[in-house]
Amino acid sequence: MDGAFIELDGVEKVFDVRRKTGFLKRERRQVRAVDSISFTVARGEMVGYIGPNGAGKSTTIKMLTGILTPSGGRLRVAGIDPSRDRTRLAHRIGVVFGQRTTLWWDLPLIDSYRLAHRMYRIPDARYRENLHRCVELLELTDLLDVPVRQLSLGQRMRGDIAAALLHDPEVLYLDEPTIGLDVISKAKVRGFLRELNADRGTTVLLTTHDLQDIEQLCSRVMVIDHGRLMYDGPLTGLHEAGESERTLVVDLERELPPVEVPGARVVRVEGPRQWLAFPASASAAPLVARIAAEYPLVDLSVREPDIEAVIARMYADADAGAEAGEAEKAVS
Ligand SMILES: Nc1ncnc2c1ncn2[C@@H]1O[C@H](COP(=O)(O)OP(=O)(O)OP(=O)(O)O)[C@@H](O)[C@H]1O
Repeated sequence: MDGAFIELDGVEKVFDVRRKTGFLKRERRQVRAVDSISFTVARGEMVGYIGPNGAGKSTTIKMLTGILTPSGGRLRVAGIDPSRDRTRLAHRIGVVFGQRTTLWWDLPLIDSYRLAHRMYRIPDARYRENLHRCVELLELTDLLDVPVRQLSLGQRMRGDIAAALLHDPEVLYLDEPTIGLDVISKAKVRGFLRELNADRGTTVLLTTHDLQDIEQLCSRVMVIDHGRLMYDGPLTGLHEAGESERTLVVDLERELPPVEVPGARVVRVEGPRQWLAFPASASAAPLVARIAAEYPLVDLSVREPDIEAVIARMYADADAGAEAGEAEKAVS
């Protein structure tokens, strides 16, 4: 396909798991971590890859890097079969795992970059240019001489992202890049990724549990569960498919009976604080205006639905649909 940079066609990964069930007794079981997944990502796209724990996201990313070999199907990244040509592919991809660092723990940050320079045989001029750009945009100037173990989580994450980009990869896989970061660090990381994608056309595949990462960065999202692709489309479509809800948390001056406003319902009350659920596709502004006009409002915040909740609702709807279908069949 023209422009397809990442291509998966019926890709599978089955793990053989042996479990000790008694003295000399072992049970063999197969885990289908990725179950016939097909999709393509065009050059320059920024796509979210989400799903509950154990859905098969990391396994997919490991196959895309060539660390794991698929059990079946066809997979290509930049025309390369990752598991056959892992070294050649390594020069064209960058990987960041939020929960692990590729940086040298006891050495100053800059030493990890010097090592990457040599390991990837990056031409000197290109290394200097990329390092300069990353250091500037990711605000690393004052951190270069600090041992990695002394960096905060947010600083380390920015350090890791820079390390993944020194060799100018055409595609960047990010696994939970904002996990555990505070609001400001999250904003910095997201801002940088947005610029990277816009300025350099880097293709980005992003795994996250934070729907705001997707909302702010990706025009397309893929949902995987039990190894299968459940949804592929815009985030708004996902909200509609799951009919998800956002929550307005209001702090009133005093304890009051549940707030009554059209378009929202109170789902929890704790003293002067109340939680109101409203459709994710609706704007919070008219609700806020109405509550502010009619109630003694002190403070408020809006909470996004989490990915698990959106997906759970998607299933509930799919199950209800299937049951309705069964019922129809039984009647006819
Ligand atoms: N090396 C392995 N051996 C056996 N089973 C594995 C192995 N790696 C992953 N699995 C299993 O495959 C399934 C998918 O795991 P995977 O790590 O890809 O999920 P994930 O979507 O990345 O989850 P998380 O969000 O928790 O990181 C799980 O059931 C997991 O236990």
